[in-house]
This record gives sequence, structure tokens and C-alpha cells, in this order.
Amino acid sequence: QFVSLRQRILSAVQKNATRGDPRSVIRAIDQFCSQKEWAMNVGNEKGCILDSVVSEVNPATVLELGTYCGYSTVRIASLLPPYAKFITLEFNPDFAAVARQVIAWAGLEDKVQLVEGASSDWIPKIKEQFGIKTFDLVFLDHWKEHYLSDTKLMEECGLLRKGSVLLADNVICPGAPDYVEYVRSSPRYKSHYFRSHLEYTKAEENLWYLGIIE
Ligand SMILES: CCc1ncnc2c1ncn2[C@@H]1O[C@H](/C=C/CNC(=O)c2cc(-c3ccc(F)cc3)cc(O)c2O)[C@@H](O)[C@H]1O
Ligand SMILES: [Mg+2]
Repeated sequence: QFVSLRQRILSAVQKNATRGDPRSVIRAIDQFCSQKEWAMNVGNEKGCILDSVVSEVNPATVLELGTYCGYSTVRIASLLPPYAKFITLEFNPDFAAVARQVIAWAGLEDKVQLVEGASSDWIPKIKEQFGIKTFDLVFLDHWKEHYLSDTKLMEECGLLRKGSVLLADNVICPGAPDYVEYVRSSPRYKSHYFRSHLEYTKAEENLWYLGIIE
């Protein structure tokens, strides 16, 4: 019967990756998506940039918007210090179910809190529900038209501080022009981008790095 792409990604992990080995989970998904079927994981080229930002920020608190199949969740969680708090928001129950199994296969289920629901509903509740004051790092990779509204919402909820870093995928393709326009014209952000390519292709893509300066 019909097997969804997310199920085929999960099967590729369970078949080719070693339980408890995050790098083998990442490699299995990248091999599947470059050899068999494209999927919208951040991919290895942008993933290496993500890794370097996570390592540099060495965050005690991380928020990911848009878990999808958990590829970037595994990349980030595998680099966090033991005391870190990592929340990832996903509103599609089918993707959340696959992501939970991918994260568990990597042996990282104790490092990540996957919360099922819409970012706009959950961002206002994070402080009291999870005892988090501010986020050191936010990775935006959900619907692109939510980047700006969710960034403004995080500001309003006092979840961002001087020094917080926001990293946004896909500012070129599919693109988040209103978000880029807003953060570039705001004095409270210092921003730059890392040149890269769209996952598993040769198309131009950037990761947008945003530092909160006030
Ligand atoms: C309510 C807010 C809210 N709250 C919680 N979870 C939410 C949410 N809004 C969305 N989600 C979940 O996040 C993920 C969506 C991710 C959306 N990502 C792309 O569209 C994308 C596209 C391309 C590309 C496609 C086709 C091309 F030709 C080229 C490029 C490449 C990329 O890297 C991309 O990230 C899914 O799991 C949603 O369920
Ligand atoms: Mg993306």
C-alpha cells in the first residue's frame, strides 16, 4: 500500500543507521535524500554551518521551529552540553511521530523536548511550561511566512535577549522576504548570511544568521 516519504525516510534510518549513533542517522537520511528522493531536511552542507553555529554559541537553551523528520533536531541535540534545554515545535502529528522515532533511534530522546502544536500557540506558553527565561539559539525552519510573525512573538514574550542568535533556513528558496527586510532594517539586530546551496541540489541558498544586539 502507499508508503509516505516520511515513512521511507524513517525506514532508511532504521535500516542503515546504528542505534544510538546520531552521525549515522544523519548520514542515512542524507544518503536517502541525495540518492533516492529529495526531502526538505536542512541537509549536510547547510547542516555543517548549523553545527558550527551551535558549537560556537554552545547554547544552554535552544528552540527549533519546524521539526519535520527530526534531521536538524538530531544535528543540534548531538552537539549540546548535558544541561542544555532543547525544545522543538511541530504541528503536523504525522511528522512529529516520525521525528520522535528518528530522535529515539539516534539515542537523543532525553536531550530534546518535541512539542506537538503550532509555534504561535506555544511560544507564549514556553516560559511557564518549561521554565525557560530566554533562548540562546533559535533555528527557524518551519513555514516561511511564519518567520517574521514568530520572531516578533518571541520578542513580545521576552524570549530573546542581548546575545541571542537566530538562524533561519531558506531565506532565498522558498524565501522569507518580509523577515529579511524587517531584521535588516531593525537596529536591534546584527545580521549576516552564510552562502550555501539548497539541500541536495546546486541551487543557491543562504542560512541567515541574526545576532540580537540590544
Ligand atoms: C504554525 C506554525 C508552525 N508551527 C509548528 N510547526 C510548523 C509550523 N509551520 C510549519 N510547521 C512544520 O514545519 C515543517 C515545515 C517546513 C517548511 N519548509 C519548507 O517549506 C522548505 C521548503 C524547501 C523547498 C521546497 C521546494 C523547493 F523547490 C525548494 C525548496 C526547502 C526547505 O529547506 C524548507 O524548509 C513541517 O514539518 C510543518 O509541519
Ligand atoms: Mg529548510
